[in-house]
Amino acid sequence: MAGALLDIRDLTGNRGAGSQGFTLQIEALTLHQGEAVGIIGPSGCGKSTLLDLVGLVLRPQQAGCFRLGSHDIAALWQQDKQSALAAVRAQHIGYVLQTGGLLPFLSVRDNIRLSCDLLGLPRNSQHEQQLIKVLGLGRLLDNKPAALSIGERQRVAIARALAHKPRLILADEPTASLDPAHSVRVMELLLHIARALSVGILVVSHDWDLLSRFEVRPVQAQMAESGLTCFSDLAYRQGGQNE
Ligand SMILES: Nc1ncnc2c1ncn2[C@@H]1O[C@H](COP(=O)(O)OP(=O)(O)OP(=O)(O)O)[C@@H](O)[C@H]1O
Repeated sequence: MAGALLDIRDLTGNRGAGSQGFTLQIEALTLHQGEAVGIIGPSGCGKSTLLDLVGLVLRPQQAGCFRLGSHDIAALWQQDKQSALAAVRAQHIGYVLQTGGLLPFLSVRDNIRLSCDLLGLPRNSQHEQQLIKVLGLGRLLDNKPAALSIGERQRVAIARALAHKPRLILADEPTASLDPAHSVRVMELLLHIARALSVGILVVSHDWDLLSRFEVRPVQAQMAESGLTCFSDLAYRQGGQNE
């Protein structure tokens, strides 16, 4: 699809093998810059597997189309170009995990700078300072994660995910460990900053009540009796709203 940040069609991925195996199909998934899509479905339906496929962690079994910006991801997997895939992952994707995923031995400041340091990007940029300000992290910069509340850790995780200016954020149940009031605040900050920076965001959540408070397009799991899960926003695309 012209101008899409992420364009996936007819992609399948497997987890495990044989009768214990799980197959996920993404019939269609499109995301534009600054757009938020919510991946919705019950426990075990394959939401994290979908993020692993989109995050270039899990090799697709097959892909009719898989593009991220100007990168033909389907071709990179087909040609087994692991270092090119790793470079796309490091540069263009940021992650926010359920429990923060911060490194316990690094300060908040160094956790935020992790991706930039790995990519050789400058420290203390205006962008970094802006994230620290918007997320209210100024007084916490010298602390280690263990000295933070869970909500503070999630705000640091958001800053870390966005610090290297990725084009795509993958957020896996980013508010699952927070109480309802903090969940709303953290989700609001995450979606607001992503939109302001024109970053596309895929948010996995079992909590549609929370996501539906925001401008998030839902993509729902369709589970077949065979055990196959399908995700598709084809109806949305056929409606022409994305053209
Ligand atoms: N490493 C693995 N090997 C084999 N099967 C796996 C593996 N990881 C997950 N699965 C299976 O794949 C299916 C999808 O799991 P996944 O974690 O993607 O679901 P989910 O929707 O994110 O679940 P939850 O909401 O509970 O986190 C499940 O049936 C799970 O048992």
